[in-house]
Amino acid sequence: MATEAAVTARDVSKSFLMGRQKVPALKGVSLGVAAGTMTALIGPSGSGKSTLLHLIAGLESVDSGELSVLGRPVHTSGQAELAALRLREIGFVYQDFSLISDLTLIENVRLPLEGAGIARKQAHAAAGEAMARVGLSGLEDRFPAEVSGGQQQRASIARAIVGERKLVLADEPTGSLDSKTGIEIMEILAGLRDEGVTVVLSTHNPANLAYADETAELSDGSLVSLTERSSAGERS
Ligand SMILES: Nc1ncnc2c1ncn2[C@@H]1O[C@H](COP(=O)(O)OP(=O)(O)OP(=O)(O)O)[C@@H](O)[C@H]1O
Repeated sequence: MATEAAVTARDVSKSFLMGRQKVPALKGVSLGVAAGTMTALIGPSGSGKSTLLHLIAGLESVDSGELSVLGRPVHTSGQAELAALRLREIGFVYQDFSLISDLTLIENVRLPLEGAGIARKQAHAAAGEAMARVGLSGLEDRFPAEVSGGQQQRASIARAIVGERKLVLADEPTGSLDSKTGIEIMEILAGLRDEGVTVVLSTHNPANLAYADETAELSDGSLVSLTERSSAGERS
């Protein structure tokens, strides 16, 4: 297994202001994610899973502590640097797929590359490759409403990996899917992990943990346990 760190959090804290009240979302979380592994974040609703994913993605800024993502110290990075990292190197998968309804699947998948200034023809070819990797060849010109929820989530994963992104963050990627389709999505994420992509996901579904190399449990903003699963590579 690769030992290089894709994510290193040291004593990371984050609060949100609710009116005048400060709500702590993460309290001194320290966590390492090795490159090419899958880590599952678990814990009750409100325990801080989404907040941690948003900090890693650079969608929110760290209040205190150190957070390094793909070798960059994001706790000291400016907005422009974070936006560039997000656009070029990190993919985000949402529970509700978050595809643009009036764009075709391939147009959705190539969006991050176009946003990064890559020419449309090249972006289109890379998007086709990403769609093939998640089993969507032949559905490039369908609109999101013309495919199943599982296929929409595959397209969302293709958008997250397009252009050879090495870090995929997924916030409850199977939360809107039936259990069979959820398993298909976890198989795809595990397959990407086996190809060297680092995956960090949040989940409420215990069945998903069988695919993870490591499970990090949050409770009330604190990391309360870290479980390594040596059997992650031995699924049938
Ligand atoms: N933008 C925000 N503004 C105010 N409070 C927030 C914001 N985002 C998160 N919080 C608060 O931070 C805490 C952690 O929330 P977070 O969404 O990270 O939990 P979660 O574990 O992902 O929950 P769920 O499983 O329901 O998605 C909660 O108390 C939540 O209300």
